[in-house]
Amino acid sequence: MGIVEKIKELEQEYARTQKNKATEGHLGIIKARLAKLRGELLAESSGGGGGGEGFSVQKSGDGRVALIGFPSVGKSSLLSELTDTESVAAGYEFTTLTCIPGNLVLNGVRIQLLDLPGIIEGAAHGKGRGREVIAVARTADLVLMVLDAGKEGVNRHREILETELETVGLRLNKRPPNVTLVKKKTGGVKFNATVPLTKLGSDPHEAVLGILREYKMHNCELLVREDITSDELIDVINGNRKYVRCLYAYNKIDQITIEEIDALARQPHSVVISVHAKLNLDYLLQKMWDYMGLIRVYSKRRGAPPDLQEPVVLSTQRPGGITVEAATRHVSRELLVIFSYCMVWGTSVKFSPQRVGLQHVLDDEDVFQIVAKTNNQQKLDKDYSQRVQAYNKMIAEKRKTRTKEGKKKRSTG
Ligand SMILES: Nc1nc2c(ncn2[C@@H]2O[C@H](COP(=O)(O)OP(=O)(O)OP(=O)(O)O)[C@@H](O)[C@H]2O)c(=O)[nH]1
Ligand SMILES: [K+]
Ligand SMILES: [Mg+2]
Repeated sequence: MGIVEKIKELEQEYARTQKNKATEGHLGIIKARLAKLRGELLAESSGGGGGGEGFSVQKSGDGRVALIGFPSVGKSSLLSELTDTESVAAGYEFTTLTCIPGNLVLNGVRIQLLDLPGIIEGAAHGKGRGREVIAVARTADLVLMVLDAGKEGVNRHREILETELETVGLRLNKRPPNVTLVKKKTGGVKFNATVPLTKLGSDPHEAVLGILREYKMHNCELLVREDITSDELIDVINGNRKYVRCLYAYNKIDQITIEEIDALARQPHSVVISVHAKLNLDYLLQKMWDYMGLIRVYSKRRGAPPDLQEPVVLSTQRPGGITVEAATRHVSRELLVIFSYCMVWGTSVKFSPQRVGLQHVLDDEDVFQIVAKTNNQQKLDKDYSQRVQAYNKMIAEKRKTRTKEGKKKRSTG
């Protein structure tokens, strides 16, 4: 039996099974099997390249927004309206066949907007250029889902698109579950939960063990700190989920009634716009900024004013977040080793300036000045050179395991 048939069979079994507390555990295992097979299917259809970008578009600027939607909803029209690029728009479907980048400046930060071909139901399984489009979405700080407000069943469209993105491991407007999973070589399964698990059926413990067995995780430590579902546990085990912010832009509101506009505007994470009538575009830009989770911080040297032209842009969603450590790393990685403390001016501190450490969380428009250890201090610091060596070794190790894991993922899917 091929993967597709196996998936069909499991989906049927899932549909047949009654959904109640007693079957939760069994359903969890079906879902785990489905997730595994879908992963294999995707690895297969990606032609060995494995989760690459699909369309090769040079990254530019400090933030990236991907325009995703059905054909002819107005993605290209929107790109041409908001950026310095003209992307061909027309009344027929699949006008755009590749990825077209455009630039705009938002609150002083250069943002790259990507116009993409329209996607349809089944995109995740390789229909049209769906897989490539979705691969680009994975690289974005924000997915801007464009919908045609004038189309009947527009919210059905929204659901279809959400499902397509979910199928390939994107998680929209969700946070990673508060769960730690560490794989071990021996020792069996150690499973602890700090809260009651109410969504895993009548025997949560057995449900969790069943899913772990399904993934052949016979030796691991699992610590669950929130009331998770089996889907969320599967996400943690899979590990390659991408949590991305998503904003829904209902375009063409020039074609519908005020009442209809009002209903759409009340949907969660939504903005109603019209590119043709230039309605609400400023509000859309403001929302995009909020959703991207970017902050600008300005570095300054001792005795000099801050460089307000070149913000260091950090993101709450990227690894490292918006800490002093992330800002320091951005300026130069070597600085981390000789970092003594940081002076911060702005809203993240009680007094300006205030001395803070690497873990301090910055705010938008803060100014920071990194104070390095003086040469004398460095010399006094007996194990300084050892620390540099240890640090470099750690980075090298991390790189090695990362490429190894990357290779493993690519080969196993
Ligand atoms: N009424 C109305 N029509 C619009 C609006 N924005 C775009 N259109 C029209 O919708 C049609 C499709 O626009 P495109 O920008 O090509 O749509 P697309 O999503 O890029 O389409 P594909 O590239 O084919 O996926 C064109 O005829 C546009 O003129 C709008 O705000 N109101
Ligand atoms: K079109
Ligand atoms: Mg287009």
